[in-house]
Amino acid sequence: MVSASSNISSIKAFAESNGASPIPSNYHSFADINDVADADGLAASIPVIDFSFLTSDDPQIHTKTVDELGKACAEWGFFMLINHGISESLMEELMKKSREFHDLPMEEKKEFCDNGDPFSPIRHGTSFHPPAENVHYWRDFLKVLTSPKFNFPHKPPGFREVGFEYSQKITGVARKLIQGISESLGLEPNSIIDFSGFDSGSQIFAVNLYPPCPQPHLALGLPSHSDVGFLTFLIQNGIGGLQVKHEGKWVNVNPISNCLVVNIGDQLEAVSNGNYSSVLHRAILNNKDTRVSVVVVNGPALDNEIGPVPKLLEKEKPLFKSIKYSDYFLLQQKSRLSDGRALDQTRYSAEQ
Ligand SMILES: O=C(O)CCC(=O)C(=O)O
Ligand SMILES: [Fe+2]
Repeated sequence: MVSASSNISSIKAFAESNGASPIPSNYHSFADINDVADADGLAASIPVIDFSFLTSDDPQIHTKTVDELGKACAEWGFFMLINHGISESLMEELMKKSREFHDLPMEEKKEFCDNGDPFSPIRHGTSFHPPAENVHYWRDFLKVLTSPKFNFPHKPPGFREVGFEYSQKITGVARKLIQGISESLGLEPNSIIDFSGFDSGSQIFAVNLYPPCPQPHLALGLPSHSDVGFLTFLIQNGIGGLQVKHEGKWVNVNPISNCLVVNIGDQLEAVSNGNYSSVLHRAILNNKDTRVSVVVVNGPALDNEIGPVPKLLEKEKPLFKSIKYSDYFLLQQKSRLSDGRALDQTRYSAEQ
């Protein structure tokens, strides 16, 4: 076994120099790897939501789609979004620039190096939550806070512009989906939007790069986790690797071109009072292709106290305590994977 390596600041640079040699032992993720996998068995039954139906002027089509959306949220916490109105050329350009960012020499990316502060506006780093982990993950990331204030790296040329356009378009799609989700819970379309301060809400923009791994079955790109916000939108460069947990099994999410992969995050579970749960997901590796994913997480305003939407509590007992979103964000960033989901720390215990 190759001994542990503690000072890798870019797994891409490490993988390029390591070649086909065995990977360091502190990248071994046996526990997760041995989880039950169903891989492709259920892949075909992943729900598909047509965004153009959700936004249709025909009330019947809209209502039917709201029902489908509610079902996808309740049963999977996850769905594929088609006809979302974001052009294929914008997504392709974003993917190209994202790859170019990671291909910049380390020297050029030094100014963005992760300083460990989750609120720092631009962070380039590696693995998952490095300060809180023993096992490392085969991923490099760029994480940017793109709302309420838009931050973005100024290189490579054109990246910032394409990032801005995409960030705005995703917020528009997220807003409509959250309105539909609100309706599916029997609330007014704007209930979650108004309660959470969505219109001055936060957005995290992440660009993940997973280099080929010579021992893909020993390591993970990302461990099982749920995302922090309301909804996460993912696109990828045609290379699979994302798996979601459904009914206890890991299901492959095979890339479909021009489609947004959407999953529910912790804050939607909190505002919906647990009617919709955030979904566990992870990224697995391969030994041939570099995989790139662009992930955008829209959430509440950082200063808002978030808990179940009050209207829901007319008929239900609250499952979650209210917590300021910025405090929840920090809690989630600092939690160790072995502590379980951060959201469970805000849950009322059975006797309360
Ligand atoms: O790259 C992927 O497939 C998953 C990325 C992800 O889950 C994340 O960035 O939170
Ligand atoms: Fe995620």
